[in-house]
Amino acid sequence: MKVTIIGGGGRVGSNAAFALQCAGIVSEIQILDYNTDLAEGEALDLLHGASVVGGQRIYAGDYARAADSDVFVITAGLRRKPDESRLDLINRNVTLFDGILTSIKDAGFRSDALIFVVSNPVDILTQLAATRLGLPTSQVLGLGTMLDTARFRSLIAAQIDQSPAQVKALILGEHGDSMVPIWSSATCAGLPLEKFPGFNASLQTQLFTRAKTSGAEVIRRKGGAGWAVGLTIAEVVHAIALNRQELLPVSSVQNGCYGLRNVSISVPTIVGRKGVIKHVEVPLWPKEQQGLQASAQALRTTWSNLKV
Ligand SMILES: NC(=O)C1=CN([C@@H]2O[C@H](COP(=O)(O)OP(=O)(O)OC[C@H]3O[C@@H](n4cnc5c(N)ncnc54)[C@H](O)[C@@H]3O)[C@@H](O)[C@H]2O)C=CC1
Ligand SMILES: CC(=O)C(=O)O
Repeated sequence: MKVTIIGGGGRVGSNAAFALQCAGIVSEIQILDYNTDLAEGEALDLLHGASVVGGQRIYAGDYARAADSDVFVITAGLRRKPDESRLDLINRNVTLFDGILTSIKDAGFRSDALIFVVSNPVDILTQLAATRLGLPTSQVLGLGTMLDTARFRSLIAAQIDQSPAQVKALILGEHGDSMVPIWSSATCAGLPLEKFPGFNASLQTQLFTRAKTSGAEVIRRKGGAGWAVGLTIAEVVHAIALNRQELLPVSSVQNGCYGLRNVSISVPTIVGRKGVIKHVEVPLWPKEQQGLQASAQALRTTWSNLKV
């Protein structure tokens, strides 16, 4: 499996490359960046570790060399300022992102290649990629609420003093202000979280708020997310590489799940070698359903205002 990371010289891209390297599952990692010196530097630094872990081919490349990639991970883009919403970023990132899609198109890509969008606003840019590249929507996916879900799980686990690996709870909807916590199916070691002592509505609100504002907190404290987002990117790439058919909250253009259509948003999605295998509509509480619809509406409004 050959993975090209566009924007791989930046924090998110290089952290994703490191997570992929440590796992040793994909065989080839190409770092592509507008800043070619940075790409060369990151690729060289990673390559130096290849005799210790992973053992993959790692190099800095270009679009021509990327044409036979199995997965294009796009992390290139501008970062959100602490007081800026992810949707505010759109005006600054769309032109840049469009240029990248044109470069991928011009250089050519395999008909079964997958496009995996991380750059923000991720749901909008995922829809843009699906529109521009003319690929089946199953081949275009975005990181969506993967990172929010990871944050949510680890914060819940810390609160109840359990291993983060035991906590299963999802955030769905937009990777942004309208994201929706799914408490109806949240568990720890298979037990319903809402039955845990002290796990009341006020604690739930507190935990969700902390998860939702974590991105801004990380930006304020260290400039931007890196390690956790790198790991969640690797989780999706590994689900693809190993055809795991894993249920993940990635973003993709919807075709009817929860009544949603023509909007890229996170719902429970089975991910495998062909990308989006299927969307899974598990019953939600009415307020979760309403939250998901409102989130989709917020994204539709942004999409319809976009000059594409
Ligand atoms: N979906 C998610 O959960 C998350 C998304 N992000 C998003 O990821 C993106 C990248 O964030 P960071 O890595 O922190 O930023 P960064 O500034 O560290 O890296 C961005 C990289 O993109 C490169 N780049 C810019 N224009 C390019 C182009 N046209 N072609 C190729 N490379 C280009 C830059 O040279 C730079 O190396 C941002 O849009 C950020 O908002 C960040 C964290 C989480
Ligand atoms: C930057 C961003 O989207 C996050 O850290 O959640």
